[in-house]
Amino acid sequence: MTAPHAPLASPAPSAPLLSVRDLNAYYGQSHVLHGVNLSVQPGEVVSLIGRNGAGKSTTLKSIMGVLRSRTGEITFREERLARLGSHQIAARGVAWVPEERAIMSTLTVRENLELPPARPGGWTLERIYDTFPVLRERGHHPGSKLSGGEQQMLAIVRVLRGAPKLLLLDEPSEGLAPVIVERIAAMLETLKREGLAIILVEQNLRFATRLADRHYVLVDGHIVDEVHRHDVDARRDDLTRHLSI
Ligand SMILES: Nc1ncnc2c1ncn2[C@@H]1O[C@H](COP(=O)(O)OP(=O)(O)OP(=O)(O)O)[C@@H](O)[C@H]1O
Repeated sequence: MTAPHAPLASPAPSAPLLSVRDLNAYYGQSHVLHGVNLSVQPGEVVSLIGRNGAGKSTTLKSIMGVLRSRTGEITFREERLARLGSHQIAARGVAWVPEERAIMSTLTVRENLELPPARPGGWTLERIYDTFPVLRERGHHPGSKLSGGEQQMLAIVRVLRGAPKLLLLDEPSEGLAPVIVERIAAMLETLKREGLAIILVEQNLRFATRLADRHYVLVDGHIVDEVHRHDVDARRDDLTRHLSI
């Protein structure tokens, strides 16, 4: 008689790269996020969808530690972020591109690119210029003289110099011409293929559904729905209903 086989251990589910549990956030007396739960797996692209004022930017600011008036548990690579300042969170591998793009308007494109600390594995200037040749052409122009699309490209690639593991992108397609949106989407697809995890705040559903593996729907500071990529076609009306159009 043969010995019974030991039960096969099922593979441990991979720990999320980012886990947000019961996040509440406040601006003074104003309670804006109400028990937000979300997670991002390594290499996953997740979108946050919701109307203006729903709390999407506030969620990103809370993760980044820019908004400190928050409770709940945020862990990144199994480390709790609550006590860390935003530059410490950035040093752990989280990069944030805010809606207002936060490039230095008085510095040139080149100076903007050279300002953030470059880390091993981060984008080199050569890669940046090969991806967006217009940034090479505009190298000596001040940030203030760039078009909206050029500013958005610059804002994204400058944080890639630091080799982040998680990118927080706030409405990257907002106000941009379709041809520029296409270029940015193609670049983000490349980043995704290379394994970068992204939280994408978007009102442009086409853009979001092209890139994201999962969508969280935020209404008045509550996550009310979660839609997986393969359910998007069936649930498109539900998603559209929650956008400010
Ligand atoms: N600095 C602030 N002080 C006070 N209230 C704020 C501040 N920033 C945002 N709020 C409020 O918090 C709520 C959530 O704003 P948030 O910017 O997170 O929304 P959003 O979903 O990102 O929408 P939008 O695309 O309009 O930025 C809104 O009611 C907004 O008015």
